[in-house]
Amino acid sequence: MNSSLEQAWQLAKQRYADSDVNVEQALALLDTLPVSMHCWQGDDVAGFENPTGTLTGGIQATGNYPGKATNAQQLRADLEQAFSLIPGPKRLNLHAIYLEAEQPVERNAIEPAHFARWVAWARDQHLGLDFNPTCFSHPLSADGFTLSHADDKIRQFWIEHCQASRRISAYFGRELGTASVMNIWVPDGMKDLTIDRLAPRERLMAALDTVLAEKLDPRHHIDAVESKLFGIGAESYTVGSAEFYLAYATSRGTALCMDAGHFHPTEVISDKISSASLFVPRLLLHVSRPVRWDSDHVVLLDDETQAIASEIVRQKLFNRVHIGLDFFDASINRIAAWVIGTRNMKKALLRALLEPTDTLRRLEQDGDYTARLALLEEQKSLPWQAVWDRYCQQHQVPVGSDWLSSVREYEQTVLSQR
Ligand SMILES: C[C@H](O)[C@H](O)[C@@H](O)C(=O)CO
Ligand SMILES: [Mn+2]
Repeated sequence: MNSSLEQAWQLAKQRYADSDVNVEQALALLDTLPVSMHCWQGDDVAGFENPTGTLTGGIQATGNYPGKATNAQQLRADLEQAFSLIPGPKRLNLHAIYLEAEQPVERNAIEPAHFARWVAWARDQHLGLDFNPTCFSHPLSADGFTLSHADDKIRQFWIEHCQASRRISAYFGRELGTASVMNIWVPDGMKDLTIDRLAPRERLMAALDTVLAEKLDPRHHIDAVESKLFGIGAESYTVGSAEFYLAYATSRGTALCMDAGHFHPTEVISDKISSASLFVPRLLLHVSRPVRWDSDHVVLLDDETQAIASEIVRQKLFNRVHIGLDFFDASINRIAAWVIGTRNMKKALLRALLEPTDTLRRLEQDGDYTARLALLEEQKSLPWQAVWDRYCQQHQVPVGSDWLSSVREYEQTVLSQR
């Protein structure tokens, strides 16, 4: 072992022990917290159903960095490359458009067989899979409505797509021995002043009830629903708003998905976790970084990422919060984007686990807010990085920025040939 890293680790261990923090316990706990990496960062949310089609639904991947994956083999190879640079447990979050089929398959006819290769690969990689129906980038979503569509036939099509998706999700869970979290996000909304804001919500509620009617084993499948504030082309009205889904998830007992980019710019999901956790059984987080809008920039180790991780740890929500990522930056190396964002999420979790939370809680209860603030600030400069480096070494992934040379080499040997 590199002796300077070893020395740094020993010193860090002692520094944290001085504040009653056991770094080994923190690392062991970090090893139980998987982060679900989203497949769609690898190809700008194109998928394999119609890879040259347009991305619709009010979301956008901007940039044209060369070398994006154009088929499932390439995407899996890119994912393997990214996974090899990220320490600790990971999952993969798939969208329905990432199916593999010889012939075109309508979305309401997708089956587990179309994802069999993903499952075989995931088993091989020791990964759990999560899933999403894809209710966008399709002719029947072109007018901005899917599950809340006023046309019964179109609405039924999307209901069937979501029903089929749930069976695929349950298949993932059954095959891989770990429940798949299936998140329903629909882009439904209106660009301009909307007179009837109620009817689409009534239809969405009824459609979701139909989708969820089939009982599936919770050991294999978990339903989640994701709210949003607005999308491009749906600036004035979003059917599946925050209030709609908080109430829906509460009343139906589904997981609630909160995306960091789906709220007003000064709202933060870190502050919503505790409230929501009182009413819904589970939370799914889409950790993302909105820059002025839901821009889906790569996750940083910034205050909000830290606050999200700290909430999970401080409230001990380990078994009730599913940590997913949701960003798609096409302006930089896509594998680097995955690595930066996922390592940052894990660094934030580690820093949260290294916090002397009991001490801070006691100070707060005693009304000693001066000491609370002083300690919080001081621990920002404790040697957490030495603990992170140790974690990377334990998992045989590069320490520090060494991972970048591996990405560069892959770029030269693989991505540049595409
Ligand atoms: C591709 C995802 O389903 C999508 O990003 C969704 O989760 C979302 O956040 C839409 O803004
Ligand atoms: Mn999202």
